[in-house]
Amino acid sequence: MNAPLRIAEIFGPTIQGEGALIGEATVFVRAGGCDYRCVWCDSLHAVDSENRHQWAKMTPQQVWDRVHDLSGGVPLTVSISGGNPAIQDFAPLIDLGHAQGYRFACETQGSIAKPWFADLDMLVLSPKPPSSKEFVDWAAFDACIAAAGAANTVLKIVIFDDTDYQWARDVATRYPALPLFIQPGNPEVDPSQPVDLNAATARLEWLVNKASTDRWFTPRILPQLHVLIWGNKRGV
Ligand SMILES: C[S@@+](CC[C@H](N)C(=O)[O-])C[C@H]1O[C@@H](n2cnc3c(N)ncnc32)[C@H](O)[C@@H]1O
Ligand SMILES: Nc1nc2[nH]cc(C(=O)O)c2c(=O)[nH]1
Ligand code: SF4
Ligand SMILES: [Mg+2]
Repeated sequence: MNAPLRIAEIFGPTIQGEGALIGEATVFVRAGGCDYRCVWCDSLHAVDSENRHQWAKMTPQQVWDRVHDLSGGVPLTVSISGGNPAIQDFAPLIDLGHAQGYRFACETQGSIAKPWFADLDMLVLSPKPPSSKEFVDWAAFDACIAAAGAANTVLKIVIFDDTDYQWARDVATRYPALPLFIQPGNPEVDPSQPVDLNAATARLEWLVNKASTDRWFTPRILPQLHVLIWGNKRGV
């Protein structure tokens, strides 16, 4: 209990740029370390262990103090992301924030289930499509859904190509009760390079057209709003 957390960065307030809470004010807590290495990951600074010397070891209280400071003590939704936050124990942080009226959402790929998922206000499960070159362990994924219990659970799938699109359709069929959010993949993830906004918009249009043509009306189709505003800049 209350073991130190490996934290790659804490930043905000900003807006949640993706998925169900898009546009909502949030502070991000980005955990260091991941059991995956998706070829197109936009957060490798929190994944590759060669960066681990840059990850801070912080107690849950220290993380909470920073979140409280950044938000000016005004309750909002804290977004726990990573890396894969499910490697670590975020229960003490969630308890500290809940005691002061904050809410917690967590993004994970669904490879590791944790009891503290049940404490979340929202669990965002983002299973990885074929283009990632990672493979979903569906038993582990189902264990994540079970661990969340009554917590609000949603799916967010990144789509780069036709194969990913068909895969997302299959996943949607498998989990008809879970709200589904899809977003086009961003192949330009170098934080030192600007993002081509016309290309980003074209990828979104491609996805909208594809779903419309197929009469696939199940998912909400969203951009990465933070990428449209700030490109791949870190800490926003
Ligand atoms: C960086 S991940 C961290 C949380 C967790 N490891 C996961 O993958 O869900 C947060 C979200 O960003 C998405 N993502 C990562 N790289 C991306 C890219 N190049 N284009 C679009 N979405 C991306 C992931 O699929 C995930 O939904
Ligand atoms: N603004 C903003 N929204 C995000 N949604 C998911 C993010 C992530 O990297 O997990 C992210 C991020 O890094 N910034
Ligand atoms: S699972 Fe998430 S953090 Fe890990 S490599 Fe894939 S996109 Fe990046
Ligand atoms: Mg991101």
